[in-house]
Amino acid sequence: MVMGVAGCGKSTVGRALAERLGLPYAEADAFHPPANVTKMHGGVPLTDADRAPWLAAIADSIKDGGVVVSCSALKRAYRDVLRGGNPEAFFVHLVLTPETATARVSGRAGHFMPSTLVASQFAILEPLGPDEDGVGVDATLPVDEIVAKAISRMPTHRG
Ligand SMILES: Nc1ncnc2c1ncn2[C@@H]1O[C@H](COP(=O)(O)OP(=O)(O)OP(=O)(O)O)[C@@H](O)[C@H]1O
Ligand SMILES: O=C(O)[C@H](O)[C@@H](O)[C@H](O)[C@H](O)CO
Repeated sequence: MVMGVAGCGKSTVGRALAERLGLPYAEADAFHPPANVTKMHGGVPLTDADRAPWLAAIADSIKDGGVVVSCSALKRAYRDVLRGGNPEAFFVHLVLTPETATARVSGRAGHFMPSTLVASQFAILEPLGPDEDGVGVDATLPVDEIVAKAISRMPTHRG
Protein backbone atom coordinates (compact mmCIF):
# COMPACT_ATOMS: atom_id res chain seq x y z
CA MET A 1 0.00 0.00 0.00
CA VAL A 2 1.44 3.37 -1.00
CA MET A 3 -0.06 5.90 1.41
CA GLY A 4 -0.09 9.61 2.23
CA VAL A 5 -1.90 12.87 1.67
CA ALA A 6 -3.20 14.13 -1.67
CA GLY A 7 -0.31 15.03 -3.96
CA CYS A 8 2.36 13.03 -2.11
CA GLY A 9 2.91 10.88 -5.22
CA LYS A 10 0.94 7.73 -4.42
CA SER A 11 -0.15 7.10 -8.01
CA THR A 12 3.23 7.95 -9.52
CA VAL A 13 5.19 5.82 -7.04
CA GLY A 14 2.55 3.07 -6.91
CA ARG A 15 2.76 2.51 -10.65
CA ALA A 16 6.57 2.51 -10.64
CA LEU A 17 6.71 0.17 -7.64
CA ALA A 18 4.27 -2.27 -9.25
CA GLU A 19 6.33 -2.28 -12.43
CA ARG A 20 9.56 -2.96 -10.50
CA LEU A 21 7.91 -5.77 -8.53
CA GLY A 22 6.11 -7.23 -11.56
CA LEU A 23 2.78 -6.89 -9.77
CA PRO A 24 -0.56 -5.44 -10.81
CA TYR A 25 -1.36 -1.89 -9.66
CA ALA A 26 -4.67 -0.61 -8.32
CA GLU A 27 -5.69 2.98 -7.65
CA ALA A 28 -7.78 3.35 -4.48
CA ASP A 29 -9.45 6.47 -5.84
CA ALA A 30 -11.22 4.12 -8.28
CA PHE A 31 -12.95 2.50 -5.28
CA HIS A 32 -14.56 5.75 -4.06
CA PRO A 33 -18.34 5.84 -4.46
CA PRO A 34 -19.22 8.66 -6.91
CA ALA A 35 -20.68 10.69 -4.00
CA ASN A 36 -17.25 10.79 -2.33
CA VAL A 37 -15.58 12.13 -5.47
CA THR A 38 -18.33 14.74 -5.89
CA LYS A 39 -17.85 15.81 -2.28
CA MET A 40 -14.07 16.19 -2.56
CA HIS A 41 -14.41 17.95 -5.90
CA GLY A 42 -16.71 20.42 -4.15
CA GLY A 43 -14.02 21.15 -1.54
CA VAL A 44 -15.57 19.20 1.34
CA PRO A 45 -13.36 16.72 3.24
CA LEU A 46 -14.62 13.16 3.59
CA THR A 47 -15.75 11.91 6.99
CA ASP A 48 -14.95 8.54 8.58
CA ALA A 49 -18.45 7.42 7.55
CA ASP A 50 -17.77 8.44 3.93
CA ARG A 51 -14.55 6.47 3.94
CA ALA A 52 -15.94 3.31 5.58
CA PRO A 53 -17.42 1.59 2.47
CA TRP A 54 -14.41 2.67 0.41
CA LEU A 55 -11.92 1.16 2.88
CA ALA A 56 -13.99 -2.04 3.14
CA ALA A 57 -13.91 -2.45 -0.64
CA ILE A 58 -10.13 -1.93 -0.76
CA ALA A 59 -9.60 -4.33 2.14
CA ASP A 60 -11.60 -6.94 0.25
CA SER A 61 -9.55 -6.35 -2.90
CA ILE A 62 -6.19 -7.09 -1.20
CA LYS A 63 -7.21 -10.39 0.42
CA ASP A 64 -4.94 -12.45 -1.82
CA GLY A 65 -2.00 -10.00 -1.74
CA GLY A 66 0.27 -9.73 -4.78
CA VAL A 67 -0.82 -6.21 -5.67
CA VAL A 68 0.38 -2.63 -5.22
CA VAL A 69 -2.40 -0.23 -4.21
CA SER A 70 -2.17 3.54 -3.78
CA CYS A 71 -4.47 4.58 -0.95
CA SER A 72 -4.30 7.66 1.28
CA ALA A 73 -4.85 5.50 4.44
CA LEU A 74 -4.42 8.64 6.52
CA LYS A 75 -5.47 7.32 9.93
CA ARG A 76 -4.28 4.29 11.78
CA ALA A 77 -7.89 3.14 12.12
CA TYR A 78 -8.16 3.14 8.31
CA ARG A 79 -5.00 1.05 8.04
CA ASP A 80 -6.47 -1.33 10.62
CA VAL A 81 -9.42 -1.87 8.27
CA LEU A 82 -7.00 -2.52 5.38
CA ARG A 83 -4.96 -4.94 7.51
CA GLY A 84 -8.27 -6.65 8.28
CA GLY A 85 -8.34 -7.54 4.58
CA ASN A 86 -4.73 -8.70 4.59
CA PRO A 87 -2.64 -8.75 7.81
CA GLU A 88 0.59 -8.78 5.76
CA ALA A 89 -0.14 -5.42 4.11
CA PHE A 90 3.08 -3.35 3.96
CA PHE A 91 2.69 0.44 3.95
CA VAL A 92 4.98 2.89 2.16
CA HIS A 93 4.23 6.38 3.53
CA LEU A 94 5.32 9.16 1.17
CA VAL A 95 6.28 12.01 3.51
CA LEU A 96 6.26 15.68 2.46
CA THR A 97 5.36 19.11 3.80
CA PRO A 98 1.92 20.74 3.42
CA GLU A 99 3.56 23.40 1.23
CA THR A 100 4.95 20.87 -1.23
CA ALA A 101 1.70 18.87 -1.29
CA THR A 102 -0.31 22.03 -1.97
CA ALA A 103 2.05 23.09 -4.74
CA ARG A 104 1.80 19.66 -6.37
CA VAL A 105 -1.99 19.48 -6.18
CA SER A 106 -2.33 23.06 -7.49
CA GLY A 107 -0.03 22.31 -10.40
CA ARG A 108 -1.88 19.18 -11.49
CA ALA A 109 -4.50 19.44 -14.22
CA GLY A 110 -7.55 17.23 -14.70
CA HIS A 111 -7.81 15.84 -11.17
CA PHE A 112 -10.88 16.09 -8.93
CA MET A 113 -8.99 17.03 -5.75
CA PRO A 114 -8.77 20.79 -5.00
CA SER A 115 -5.64 22.07 -3.25
CA THR A 116 -7.86 23.65 -0.56
CA LEU A 117 -8.38 20.13 0.83
CA VAL A 118 -4.70 19.46 1.44
CA ALA A 119 -4.77 21.06 4.92
CA SER A 120 -7.64 18.78 5.95
CA GLN A 121 -5.58 15.77 4.90
CA PHE A 122 -2.66 16.82 7.14
CA ALA A 123 -5.10 17.57 9.98
CA ILE A 124 -6.02 13.90 10.29
CA LEU A 125 -2.78 12.28 9.07
CA GLU A 126 -1.37 9.75 11.53
CA PRO A 127 2.11 8.57 10.45
CA LEU A 128 2.97 4.89 10.76
CA GLY A 129 3.44 3.75 14.34
CA PRO A 130 6.55 1.74 15.33
CA ASP A 131 4.43 -1.41 15.48
CA GLU A 132 3.02 -0.94 11.99
CA ASP A 133 4.59 -2.86 9.11
CA GLY A 134 5.91 -0.27 6.68
CA VAL A 135 8.35 2.55 6.01
CA GLY A 136 8.25 6.33 5.66
CA VAL A 137 10.10 7.69 2.61
CA ASP A 138 10.88 11.29 1.62
CA ALA A 139 8.35 11.98 -1.14
CA THR A 140 10.60 14.61 -2.77
CA LEU A 141 13.28 12.10 -3.78
CA PRO A 142 13.35 10.93 -7.40
CA VAL A 143 10.72 8.24 -7.98
CA ASP A 144 13.23 5.45 -8.66
CA GLU A 145 15.00 6.23 -5.36
CA ILE A 146 11.70 6.09 -3.48
CA VAL A 147 10.95 2.73 -5.11
CA ALA A 148 14.41 1.37 -4.22
CA LYS A 149 14.11 2.49 -0.59
CA ALA A 150 10.64 0.97 -0.27
CA ILE A 151 11.76 -2.35 -1.74
CA SER A 152 14.85 -2.45 0.49
CA ARG A 153 12.58 -2.36 3.55
CA MET A 154 10.04 -4.93 2.41
CA PRO A 155 10.13 -8.30 4.09
CA THR A 156 11.87 -10.54 1.56
CA HIS A 157 9.78 -13.62 2.32
CA ARG A 158 6.88 -11.79 0.69
CA GLY A 159 8.88 -11.47 -2.52
N1 LIG B 1 9.01 11.98 -6.36
C1 LIG B 1 8.44 12.99 -7.01
N2 LIG B 1 9.18 14.08 -7.33
C2 LIG B 1 8.62 15.13 -7.99
N3 LIG B 1 7.31 15.18 -8.36
C3 LIG B 1 6.53 14.14 -8.05
C4 LIG B 1 7.05 13.00 -7.38
N4 LIG B 1 6.04 12.11 -7.21
C5 LIG B 1 4.93 12.68 -7.77
N5 LIG B 1 5.23 13.90 -8.28
C6 LIG B 1 4.28 14.81 -8.95
O1 LIG B 1 3.38 15.30 -7.93
C7 LIG B 1 2.06 15.36 -8.43
C8 LIG B 1 1.16 14.48 -7.57
O2 LIG B 1 1.52 13.13 -7.81
P1 LIG B 1 0.43 11.97 -7.78
O3 LIG B 1 -0.75 12.33 -8.61
O4 LIG B 1 1.13 10.70 -8.06
O5 LIG B 1 0.02 12.04 -6.22
P2 LIG B 1 -1.11 11.26 -5.44
O6 LIG B 1 -0.65 11.10 -4.06
O7 LIG B 1 -1.52 10.04 -6.20
O8 LIG B 1 -2.28 12.28 -5.47
P3 LIG B 1 -3.83 12.01 -5.22
O9 LIG B 1 -3.99 11.16 -4.05
O10 LIG B 1 -4.34 13.39 -5.01
O11 LIG B 1 -4.34 11.37 -6.49
C9 LIG B 1 2.12 14.95 -9.89
O12 LIG B 1 2.21 16.09 -10.70
C10 LIG B 1 3.41 14.13 -9.97
O13 LIG B 1 4.00 14.17 -11.25
O1 LIG C 1 -9.10 9.75 2.18
C1 LIG C 1 -9.26 10.70 1.42
O2 LIG C 1 -9.54 11.85 1.77
C2 LIG C 1 -9.13 10.45 -0.06
O3 LIG C 1 -8.69 9.17 -0.35
C3 LIG C 1 -8.14 11.46 -0.63
O4 LIG C 1 -6.90 11.28 -0.04
C4 LIG C 1 -8.14 11.44 -2.14
O5 LIG C 1 -8.95 10.45 -2.70
C5 LIG C 1 -6.83 11.34 -2.85
O6 LIG C 1 -5.72 11.75 -2.15
C6 LIG C 1 -6.96 12.04 -4.20
O7 LIG C 1 -6.49 13.31 -4.23
